[in-house]
Amino acid sequence: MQTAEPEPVQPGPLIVLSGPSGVGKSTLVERLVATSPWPLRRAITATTRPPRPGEIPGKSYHFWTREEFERAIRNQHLLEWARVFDTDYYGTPRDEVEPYRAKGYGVILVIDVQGAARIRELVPDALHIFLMPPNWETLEQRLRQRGDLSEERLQRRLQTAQTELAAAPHFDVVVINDNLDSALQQVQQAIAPRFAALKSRNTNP
Ligand SMILES: Nc1ncnc2c1ncn2[C@@H]1O[C@H](COP(=O)(O)OP(=O)(O)OP(=O)(O)O)[C@@H](O)[C@H]1O
Ligand SMILES: Nc1nc2c(ncn2[C@@H]2O[C@H](COP(=O)(O)O)[C@@H](O)[C@H]2O)c(=O)[nH]1
Repeated sequence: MQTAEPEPVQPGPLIVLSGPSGVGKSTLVERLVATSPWPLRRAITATTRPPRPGEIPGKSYHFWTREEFERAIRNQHLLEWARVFDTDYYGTPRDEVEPYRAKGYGVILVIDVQGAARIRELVPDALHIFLMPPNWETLEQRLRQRGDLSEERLQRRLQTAQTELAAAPHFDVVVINDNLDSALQQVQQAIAPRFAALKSRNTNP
């Protein structure tokens, strides 16, 4: 007796969320994943910077030494990586993305604009969302209120933010994070079609 071959699962969508430091990417993605009606996972990325108070290794980031990070680059374990703010390395381990997409999960990357540009080259059908502050003063205020940066590091991030904001036109969708609920709703609307397309590809005979 012949048995039907199981339908191959289509890879889940890859979504990139970028924007200047302090705009609210992590806050929004935490809510997005917690309320998602779709199978959606945030990739835990790796960094050589030290943990901030309250950050949990393996949950907030994989905190690696410089040697560990450089070994991962050499062994091609990273999908993309960048030196952010000229200080530390940040990168996306392949095993945080590929096995989940292969099982049909959507994966969201919260990365800087250099990483987003690299993903644009590597994964042409990824959806790129840029989170924009309502104005400059609010961005600075959010970075300050988080209270985890020295004045020097804060100024470095604001300086980098100037060039990052200029990259917004390269993104598929730009969302202004003034009111968090409204920004969340706009991001949900932007990603919904990617899951609708996936469902019909994975269920149609
Ligand atoms: N819509 C909003 N209204 C008011 N405060 C907000 C809003 N969104 C985020 N915040 C606050 O702004 C601060 C920075 O947010 P968050 O840490 O999520 O930014 P981020 O973009 O992930 O930063 P980084 O890139 O440095 O990791 C936090 O204190 C957060 O609570
Ligand atoms: N290119 C990449 N950028 C990343 C990655 N993980 C995080 N980031 C970005 O770095 C800055 C700083 O983050 P912070 O936690 O030190 O405030 C921020 O814009 C992140 O989105 C990554 O894997 N690759």
